[in-house]
Amino acid sequence: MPKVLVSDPIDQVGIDILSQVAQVDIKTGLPPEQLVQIIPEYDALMIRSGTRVTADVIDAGKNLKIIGRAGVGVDNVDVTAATRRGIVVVNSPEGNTIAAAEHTLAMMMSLSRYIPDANQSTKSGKWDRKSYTGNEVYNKTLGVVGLGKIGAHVATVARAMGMKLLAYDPFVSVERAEQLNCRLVELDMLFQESDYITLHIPKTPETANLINAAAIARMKPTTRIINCARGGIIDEAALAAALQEGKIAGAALDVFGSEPLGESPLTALGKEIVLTPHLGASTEEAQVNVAVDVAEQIRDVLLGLPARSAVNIPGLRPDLLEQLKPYLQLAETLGNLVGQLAGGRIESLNIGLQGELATNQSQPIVIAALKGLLSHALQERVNYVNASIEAKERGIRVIETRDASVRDYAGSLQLTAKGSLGEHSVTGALLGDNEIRITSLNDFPINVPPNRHMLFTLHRDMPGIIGSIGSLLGGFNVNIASMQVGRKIVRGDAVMVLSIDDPLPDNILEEVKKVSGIRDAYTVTL
Ligand SMILES: NC(=O)c1ccc[n+]([C@@H]2O[C@H](COP(=O)([O-])OP(=O)(O)OC[C@H]3O[C@@H](n4cnc5c(N)ncnc54)[C@H](O)[C@@H]3O)[C@@H](O)[C@H]2O)c1
Ligand SMILES: O=C(O)CC[C@@H](O)C(=O)O
Repeated sequence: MPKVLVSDPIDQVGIDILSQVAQVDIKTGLPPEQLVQIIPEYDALMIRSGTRVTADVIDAGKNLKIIGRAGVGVDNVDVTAATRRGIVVVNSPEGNTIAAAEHTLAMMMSLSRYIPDANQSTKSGKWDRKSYTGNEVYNKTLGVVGLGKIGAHVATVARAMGMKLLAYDPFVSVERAEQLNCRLVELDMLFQESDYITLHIPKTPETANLINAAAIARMKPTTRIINCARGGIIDEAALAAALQEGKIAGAALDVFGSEPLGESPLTALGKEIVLTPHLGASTEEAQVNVAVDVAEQIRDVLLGLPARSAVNIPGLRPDLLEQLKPYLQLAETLGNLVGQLAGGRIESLNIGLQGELATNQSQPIVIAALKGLLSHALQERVNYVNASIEAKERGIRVIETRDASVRDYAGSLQLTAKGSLGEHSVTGALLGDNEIRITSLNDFPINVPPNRHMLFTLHRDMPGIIGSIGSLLGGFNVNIASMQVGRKIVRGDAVMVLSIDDPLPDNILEEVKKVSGIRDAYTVTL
């Protein structure tokens, strides 16, 4: 039974799902050195934001197949190291959207009406009404930085509260922004015109310290900033100084450059700042959502099924993946075949997408072909996660060509591998029942299903050659399941494809190559 380590607090419903297929160990609050020590025994790791999955943890996780982040941000996981090792990293992109958006709105209102401080004051026995005169958000301008899932929900609710909306998101269309009643503007204008600025972007090299002293200098003295996205997007020292000097009116932060927050100039500030300990996703509903979402994906991957929200596998909706699955199988089979035919060091792989395949999203097909190409050499060490990286590291140039006019089959795929030992090309297609057919070899037409063990020859089309090969193999007790010849002209060059029941030993292959008329021969195990 596979073993799953749950190293952060996860809702029980997730543990129950994992327990259907695995032994689940819950060990939270582990120091990094202890995690490195115990990780080798686990097939999967499930975390929230508390566990840092460093390259050391990933290297030590010899059996790890999947890391599941019960939440959105995967910045506590070294995704590059995981990808290199072929470990799938999954998250829950939508499970806590509403929770994080509602926390943002709560922060905005708390800040505007000084609720946290007024609450504390009242609880201490005071009746201070003068110190807590706030502001309305109605008719004020909210600048949304990042109009993704959370940003969009915040914008929708803020609009219903009568706010005017500006948005900055270079990856969102004007139409989408208009749908949300947001005016897309440049960041500088958003800084200058907003009464409230809310951040809903990931932390990336581009967004680190996006809100710094220079950005704050562009804002109005009445501006209030809310960050329920990621720590490190705001320069906390610059923010504390700006608040102290009254350059802006307030800030509400749920996330920090370093968590837990510890000592910080922010904690010494008064009612102009509201701080929460990364509570954006902390609702019962969100915790159930993310636990179910991620536990189901871990369960599926442990059962050999695809994950629906892998962050390091090209994004494909599950329904599209289901649709493309037979073609992925075709690409993998042809990649494996052409890799073995080419042998040696592969320099380039040309992927020809024909017919309906030419109009499809090609990235998954390319990855499947590369996985197949490398699988003979790397066996199970290559998978959908790391196939592209492995190919790149081996200097394999990938060229894609498309020809929608080829209509022999609904869709067909031609792979041409060029390497140190020469160039080979195979084409394949799917029959009506999604059965794979190899439809050409080095441009010679054939029509054979792939078989576990196969023998391919390049030869001269002449009388007796089929008989000679048949007798030779029979003499060595090799059982032939099927045989087919492909040629373009009579008595010209030709190919022969034999499906055989067992792998062909090298000494017999050498005998095949000696048969009169045979130019070359190759064995393949698929
Ligand atoms: N506080 C919490 O507990 C909590 C909970 C959930 C999510 N989050 C964080 O909230 C953030 C947003 O999450 P989401 O689910 O809305 O993500 P999302 O991917 O749906 O949206 C992110 C948006 O940011 C935009 N973006 C990326 N780079 C940008 C840039 N340089 N400038 C402007 N826009 C940029 C993208 O185009 C996208 O529209 C993430 O950082 C996530 O980790 C925090
Ligand atoms: O696990 C949490 O509570 C935080 C989650 C949040 O930061 C996220 O990115 O989804």
